[in-house]
Amino acid sequence: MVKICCIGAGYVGGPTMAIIALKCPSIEVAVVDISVSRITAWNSDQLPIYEPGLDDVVKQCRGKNLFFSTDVEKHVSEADIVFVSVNTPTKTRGLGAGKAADLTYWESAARMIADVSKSNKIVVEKSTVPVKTAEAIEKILTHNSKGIQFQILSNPEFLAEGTAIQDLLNPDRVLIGGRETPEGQKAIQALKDVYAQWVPEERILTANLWSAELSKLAANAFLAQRISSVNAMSALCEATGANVMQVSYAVGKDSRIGPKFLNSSVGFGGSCFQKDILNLVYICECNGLPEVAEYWKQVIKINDYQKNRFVNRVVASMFNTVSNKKIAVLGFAFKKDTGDTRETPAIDVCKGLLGDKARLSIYDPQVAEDQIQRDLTMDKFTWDHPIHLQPMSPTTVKQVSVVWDAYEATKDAHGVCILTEWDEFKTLDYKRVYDNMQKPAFVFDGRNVVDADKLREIGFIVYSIGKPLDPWLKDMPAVA
Ligand SMILES: NC(=O)c1ccc[n+]([C@@H]2O[C@H](COP(=O)([O-])OP(=O)(O)OC[C@H]3O[C@@H](n4cnc5c(N)ncnc54)[C@H](O)[C@@H]3O)[C@@H](O)[C@H]2O)c1
Ligand SMILES: O=c1ccn([C@@H]2O[C@H](COP(=O)(O)OP(=O)(O)O[C@H]3O[C@H](CO)[C@@H](O)[C@H](O)[C@H]3O)[C@@H](O)[C@H]2O)c(=O)[nH]1
Repeated sequence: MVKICCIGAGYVGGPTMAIIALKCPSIEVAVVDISVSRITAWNSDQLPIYEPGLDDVVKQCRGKNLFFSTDVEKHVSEADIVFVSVNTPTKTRGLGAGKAADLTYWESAARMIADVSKSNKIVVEKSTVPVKTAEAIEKILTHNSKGIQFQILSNPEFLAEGTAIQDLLNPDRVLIGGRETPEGQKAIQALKDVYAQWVPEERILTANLWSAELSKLAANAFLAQRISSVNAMSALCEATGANVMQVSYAVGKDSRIGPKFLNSSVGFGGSCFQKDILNLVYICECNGLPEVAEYWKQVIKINDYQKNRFVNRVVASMFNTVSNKKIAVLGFAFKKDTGDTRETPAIDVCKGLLGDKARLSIYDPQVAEDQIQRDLTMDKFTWDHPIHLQPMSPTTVKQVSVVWDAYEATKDAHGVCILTEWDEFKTLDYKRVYDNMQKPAFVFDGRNVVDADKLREIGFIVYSIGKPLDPWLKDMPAVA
């Protein structure tokens, strides 16, 4: 029986291995992690991450051919294929701080693999890593290998949170990069055989190691660039009376452009886009390509601009101050159908409003109070280090309350900011919300989920990203 071990039981390791176990009953899959609490949760009824459909898959396979364990060394030493899906956060200090990927966790995993291995292994990069990481990993493994053969493959993951199970079951493509030697090709074939259990052959792409590593960074940069492009247009739409939804619909109808990923928003979030683009920028700089680096940097700059612009709109509309005003924040996760808050635009918007002394009442159906308080007090980039290394600071932001109901959040509020596109925000009883708010009552829709005309009929003053401005907002320039 082929044995697979995955180091890192996070958003990628957990769901990816669960699907491999589901689709390959003859393979034994062990997911290991140094975080005891994470593994305990994977072995309980309350999984550590919220992902539609994940519970069912885990329940079907756990204890049969899917195991979660903290016994990292045992499972690594027994495995034929070792996936590494540990954190690759942005470096917070030293060379490349604020841009380069911190490979501390990857390196420690690689050294451990070399230490405990007693048989030949295929080591698979599942984490998103800088180009040429495989070379560094190869050096660590071969210098410590005691004669054991390791083949390194790059198999980047393209799943998006909230749709991870569907993405894994029906991927656009699976990409496998390896050495162009007979041994390298044999290793590629071994991994192909795993995916071929459910992924059509033509969607399993093979490449050289460096192309596979770079393709992952490039895909995220292209996706984020589309969002920054449409968000840049949203500012121009507001200035000219155009409607960004009509513009992106018309643009997306061009089959060369396509309709997906053109939704204007308060900004993109999530653990990957910013981190991976910063990493790409750093790699370009290191390779003497400052113009290319500058090009990609703009994607992040526009994203920051979009978040600032939103805060400025809120403050400017409410007579240039939100001091001591209650602002309801609906949605804190970085997108719907996840409880993940890593790099969510809600953090920057909330911090911006708190900077102007607002009182915030936050509601998100999947994010708990301690997570929100931690996010609002944590230093930049600390969030992406393993959970047990993160500060469990008891400090709370006093002006923030977290409630479990949208009506409670909006009661007596002066304004409502919609920051995540949860479906339930489309169908709220906005008449009830309006009746219980201070007047004038404002809605700032950072995700274009509400019907602005209907809300205006109720009496709200409405700001929708990239749409023709409410007469109230027209003479209120939102400049910092
Ligand atoms: N989250 C996504 O949607 C997504 C999608 C594609 C790729 N990625 C990439 O995949 C990688 C993992 O992302 P994630 O979101 O799953 O992160 P995560 O923080 O959810 O999980 C990483 C896990 O690795 C564990 N870990 C760290 N060092 C370890 C070690 N030495 N031994 C054992 N366990 C260790 C941590 O405790 C943590 O539980 C990153 O490189 C990320 O960029 C993420
Ligand atoms: O038209 C759009 C699409 C997305 N977003 C925002 O962009 C962010 C990222 O969304 P999404 O890409 O759907 O989720 P992620 O889980 O971050 O997935 C991205 O990052 C992963 C990690 O690398 C990759 O594997 C995925 O392919 C890539 O889509 C979220 O804040 C979304 O709200 C928009 O603002 N407008």
